[in-house]
Amino acid sequence: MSRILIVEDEAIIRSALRRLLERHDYRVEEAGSVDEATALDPQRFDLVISDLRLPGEPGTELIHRAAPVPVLIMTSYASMRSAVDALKQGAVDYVAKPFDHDELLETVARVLHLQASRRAEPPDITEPSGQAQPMIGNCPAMQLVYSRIRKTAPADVTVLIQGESGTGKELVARALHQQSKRAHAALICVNCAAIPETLIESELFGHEKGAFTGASASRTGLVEAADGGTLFLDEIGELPLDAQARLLRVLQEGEIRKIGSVETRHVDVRLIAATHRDLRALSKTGEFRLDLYYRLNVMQIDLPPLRDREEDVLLIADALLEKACRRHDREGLRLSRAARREIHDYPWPGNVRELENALERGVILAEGHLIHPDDLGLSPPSAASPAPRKPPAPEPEPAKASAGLDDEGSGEDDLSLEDYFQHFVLEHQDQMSETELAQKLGISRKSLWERRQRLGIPRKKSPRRKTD
Ligand SMILES: Nc1ncnc2c1ncn2[C@@H]1O[C@H](COP(=O)(O)OP(=O)(O)OP(=O)(O)O)[C@@H](O)[C@H]1O
Repeated sequence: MSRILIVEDEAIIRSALRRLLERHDYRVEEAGSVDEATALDPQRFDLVISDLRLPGEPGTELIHRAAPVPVLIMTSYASMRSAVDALKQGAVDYVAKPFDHDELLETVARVLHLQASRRAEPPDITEPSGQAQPMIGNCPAMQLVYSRIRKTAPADVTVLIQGESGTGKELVARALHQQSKRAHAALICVNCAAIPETLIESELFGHEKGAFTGASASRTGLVEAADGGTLFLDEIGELPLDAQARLLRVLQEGEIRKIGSVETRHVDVRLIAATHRDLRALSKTGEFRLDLYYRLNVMQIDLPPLRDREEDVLLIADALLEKACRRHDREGLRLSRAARREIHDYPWPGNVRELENALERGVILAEGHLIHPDDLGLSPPSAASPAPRKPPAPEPEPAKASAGLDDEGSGEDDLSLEDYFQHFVLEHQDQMSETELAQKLGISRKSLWERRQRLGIPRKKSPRRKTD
């Protein structure tokens, strides 16, 4: 479902436009000015429709703030002049107010279609093994990630990558390095959470002989090893405060001082940091230096959790399955229909890494030429759904999409999963709302509704059930 941001200061026009778009299945948010629109992060949307004349800055100001998201300008002055000016500044098109509903809907559909055909290409990443592979996924949130990588990589600035564990933060760091002018030099990856606190400073910054008990020889640190190249600090939220102070010096002065040394040395390192934690919140409790947070956060790339990339899950699963099959010499193995459905509906709290592990298990355990749900060994959905999915994205048409659910497969597995579903719904539907049921099952409300129809358990009207 495409997301549209309406920026219009007249509440009546704004809500009329919202109702019109929502009736045509668009997801809509509203703002009354450029400032309000900026606070909503216009790059999260697929399209911005903005009035030209707004209190404060004009709507055309959003053209570069929302880029690469297209901005459609509305103007009450159907004069060619303001419209042409907006187009010159990069607006994708304009509509004159009062607008004809059909005309507006047609323009919106055309712009969104054009945008979809100009998708950002996923970057190719060379793995440490030397093999090149693209990042997998085409959903709008990943499109934004790809376009951020493309724009940020050559800029030689510090980048902060945020996302849950296993979402692909290291992959993004590799892409940034490989598309930068430092690509010929080293990329040094360090997981700050994996190094004991007592060793991390000497690992990163090096030490002189005799600097502490056990320092029998002088040693070069990893920051210095990245000189001329890129240093990727994963889980930077785990870095102790002393090490944070030293790192800040590297960023501010471009200088490094080994532990136990009085001399400094100039280093030229691009820093890419990643975290699954909220560094700003950590800075409020004194666990992370606010000045370091500001230094790191020049550019930010946010990776969505896998449960919010519903339309990409099976695409990623197919690519990872092919790799796992090659690794284990089991080419030609496929997922059963029930296994595809389970992969699609599971909430993946451990994200792509968990999916990769489940497929590896499946490849090892599968006995025939199909991988069944039991081979994947996923926890029951109710135990594994830490967070609800976002409102549902359109699900693939079962029989049409190549990455869809209705691949050939065994009916037996289907039955047991559907039995489980039926049982769960019948047992809990009197106490739970539809939203709660869907969350517990780790599926979208739309999936829940579709399965109710398919299995013939329509929603009962019960006076005891909470309304959604
Ligand atoms: N979009 C993607 N396409 C293909 N493979 C992916 C994608 N995202 C992640 N992966 C794979 O998933 C695994 C986990 O990714 P990665 O290590 O980059 O995650 P991470 O966010 O850095 O995790 P952590 O924070 O736990 O270190 C890797 O094997 C990576 O190759």
